Amino acid sequence: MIEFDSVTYGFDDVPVLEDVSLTLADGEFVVLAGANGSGKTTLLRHCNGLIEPDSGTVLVDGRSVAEHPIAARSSVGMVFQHPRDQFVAATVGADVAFGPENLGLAREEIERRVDAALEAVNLSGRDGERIDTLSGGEQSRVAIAGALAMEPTHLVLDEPFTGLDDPARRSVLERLEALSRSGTGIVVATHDLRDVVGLADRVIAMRDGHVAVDAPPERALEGLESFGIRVPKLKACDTGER
Ligand SMILES: Nc1ncnc2c1ncn2[C@@H]1O[C@H](COP(=O)(O)OP(=O)(O)OP(=O)(O)O)[C@@H](O)[C@H]1O
Repeated sequence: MIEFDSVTYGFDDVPVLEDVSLTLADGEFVVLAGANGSGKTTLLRHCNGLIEPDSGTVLVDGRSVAEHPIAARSSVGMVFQHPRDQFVAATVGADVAFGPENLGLAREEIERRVDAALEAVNLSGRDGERIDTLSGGEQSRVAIAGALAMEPTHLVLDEPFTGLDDPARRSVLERLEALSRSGTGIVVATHDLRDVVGLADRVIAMRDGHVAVDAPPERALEGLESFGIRVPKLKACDTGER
């Protein structure tokens, strides 16, 4: 569980988040919507201690992120907007192994995690390939595998579809749906709700550093266009229970 309690944060005294309180439950699929600049990235960076609140607290599984950043980073896997900036190794296997290696795990356990993470993103057996030879969608899936190798309870993705063509977008969506079904909590920050909203249990919309909407998709979508969020028409099958 990720809990934000009265989180306030500013850059150079310019307020970016103001008194944000939210609880993200285990296993929930949350779409965090909002126009560019509304504070989504800043909020998410609090989940693993990349940013600390000016006031308020962030807890992961009941423990303060500020006091236990390593535990938070193990529980909350983050995939940033441009996966290319996130890679630390030249090959798929070496990159996915990096996080577990830093935890000081035994070699067999690292290999088990790498295999499981690559399987979860449909890249089994691609360990030896150079990341710079992969397509944009494959690179996104490698970044997701890197986060999954930490065996997080939550996977947080910031604008994961930016720059992806339709097939790549679909393949990332399929992987997110499968992970969600297997119990991983998913948080997707986006200013474009196409496709992904159909997977969501809950839509949270930010406006000017506040939570403006927090509701199931079918209720949340009304009125979001006025916040600068591209709102799709929900198909009947998108609103059913999963
Ligand atoms: N490092 C920084 N220094 C100063 N201001 C910043 C910094 N990072 C973000 N901001 C400002 O904080 C506000 C919120 O930015 P944030 O990136 O959290 O929004 P966002 O909703 O994720 O939008 P985007 O999708 O464009 O990243 C914006 O006004 C932005 O200009």
